Amino acid sequence: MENIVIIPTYNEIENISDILEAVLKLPTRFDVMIVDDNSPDGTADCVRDMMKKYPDRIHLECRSEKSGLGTAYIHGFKRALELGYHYIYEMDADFSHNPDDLLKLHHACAIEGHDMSIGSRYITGVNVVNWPMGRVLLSYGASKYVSTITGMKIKDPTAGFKCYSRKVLECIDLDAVRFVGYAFQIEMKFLTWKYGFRIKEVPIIFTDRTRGESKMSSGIIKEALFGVVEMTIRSWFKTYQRIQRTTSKLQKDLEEAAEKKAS
Ligand SMILES: Nc1nc2c(ncn2[C@@H]2O[C@H](COP(=O)(O)OP(=O)(O)O[C@H]3O[C@H](CO)[C@@H](O)[C@H](O)[C@@H]3O)[C@@H](O)[C@H]2O)c(=O)[nH]1
Repeated sequence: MENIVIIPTYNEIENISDILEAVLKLPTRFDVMIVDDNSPDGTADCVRDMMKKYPDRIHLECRSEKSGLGTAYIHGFKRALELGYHYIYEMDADFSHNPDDLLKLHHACAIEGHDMSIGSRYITGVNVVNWPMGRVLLSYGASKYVSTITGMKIKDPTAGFKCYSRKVLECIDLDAVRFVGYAFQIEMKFLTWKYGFRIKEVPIIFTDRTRGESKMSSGIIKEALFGVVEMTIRSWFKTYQRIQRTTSKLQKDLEEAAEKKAS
């Protein structure tokens, strides 16, 4: 039970069987978990058919309604931890992430010993194919915005192609993760970085989907824009509270020591 790739799906009938085949045929074993939100196009039925062909390699989690990519991943992480997987991956269903790159993410964690690896589009320049210029600017601008506000030295903070070693997901309070869209991707990296885990970015080329539709919305952009500021302030506040607690404990200890000495 080493590797499992979690793929959230909503209306991915045109991609699902091909992406499953592409992952399952890799030279290293990667199992797959699909978290489907009751896609009206029958994505889950297609997964059930594929499960007959690969009975031990595919897991299907069905939720009753479309509830966002972030909560789909949280659902998948909890299930993958229960099942005992050691390396847990995030990947889109639409081939914007090349399944072959899973091997690079695996290498960075399982061989080099990093705790998280990120398939990064912005290590050198911008490695994005077929995105309209507006979307490239939005994504690249978002990366700069996030690193400025949070101080996190990650070149592609909104990336959705990653590997987590299980100890990272065991350490993070998954029930407290609040965001659902791009902000979810930023929040997970921010928490991993804050806990001091070792993170490596590996270069990938992101290719826009050719089949099916993106689920990006203005709500998701707004969530990321304001969410990053809120998340950073919350984290500062927590640090401030921790410092305050430590200082008052230290003061109390000193007072007690002084009293003891005096008596
Ligand atoms: N279960 C579920 N899956 C969803 C939902 N919304 C999207 N998905 C699935 O999540 C994957 C990505 O969705 P897209 O709509 O194609 O995402 P995108 O806008 O191209 O965003 C990608 O790039 C962003 C960075 O530029 C990433 O932040 C994001 O996570 C994703 O990888 C696809 O497999 C899609 O079916 C949802 O509400 N529920």
